[in-house]
Amino acid sequence: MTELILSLDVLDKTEACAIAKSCAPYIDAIKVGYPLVLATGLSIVRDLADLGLPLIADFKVADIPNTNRLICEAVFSAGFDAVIAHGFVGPDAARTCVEVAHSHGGAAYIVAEMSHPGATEFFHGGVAERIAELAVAVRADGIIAPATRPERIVRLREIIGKKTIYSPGVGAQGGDPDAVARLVDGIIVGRSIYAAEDPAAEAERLSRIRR
Ligand SMILES: O=C1C[C@H](C(=O)O)N([C@@H]2O[C@H](COP(=O)(O)O)[C@@H](O)[C@H]2O)C(=O)N1
Repeated sequence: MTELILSLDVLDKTEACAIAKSCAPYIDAIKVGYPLVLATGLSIVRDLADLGLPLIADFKVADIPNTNRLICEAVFSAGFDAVIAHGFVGPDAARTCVEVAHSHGGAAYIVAEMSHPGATEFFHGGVAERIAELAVAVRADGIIAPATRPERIVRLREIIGKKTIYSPGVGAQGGDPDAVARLVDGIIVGRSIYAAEDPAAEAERLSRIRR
């Protein structure tokens, strides 16, 4: 079954918790990134933990190995279950995120190709494929791949095999959940849910698309 991951890029703590609670019956995980954490602090993890859903820290970790280690230790100590890191920083730095995640019983996902238009500038020409190969080499749990380019998901799947693919870009960025759901292990959806008139109804509708 394709997971539905709510990207909770909401800046108000009360609103974020209310949306997460209302959507909880229909989603499989919550992705928390800099917008919410910078607005509320890491304590938001405790507020969301009550929902009993996996929490993914989308901090696009991309520093030297030691700094990556420090960041990921803080992520998992705060109560997150997974982290999203960049792979362009090289195998030593990316491997650090994976090792810390696994030492906490968590998961690490590597951004292989991003979903926005400008991503083609640097992720194409074999770069995303190299990052996907790196993700396999460092034993990451999976990759992030663009719902806006299903053909790229197909190509990256050839490299990572059965590892997890989580795919953002559905809805607001133009990605079609129907076209992508059968290619990936989870779709990441933000504005189409949290900015909807009725977020829970949109989450419920999207949850029925899953394969
Ligand atoms: O390539 C990527 C990487 C990154 C990610 O998921 O790691 N995201 C994130 O996924 C969410 C999509 O939100 P919305 O567009 O549904 O409102 C946002 O939090 C983005 O930062 C992408 O959108 N594309």
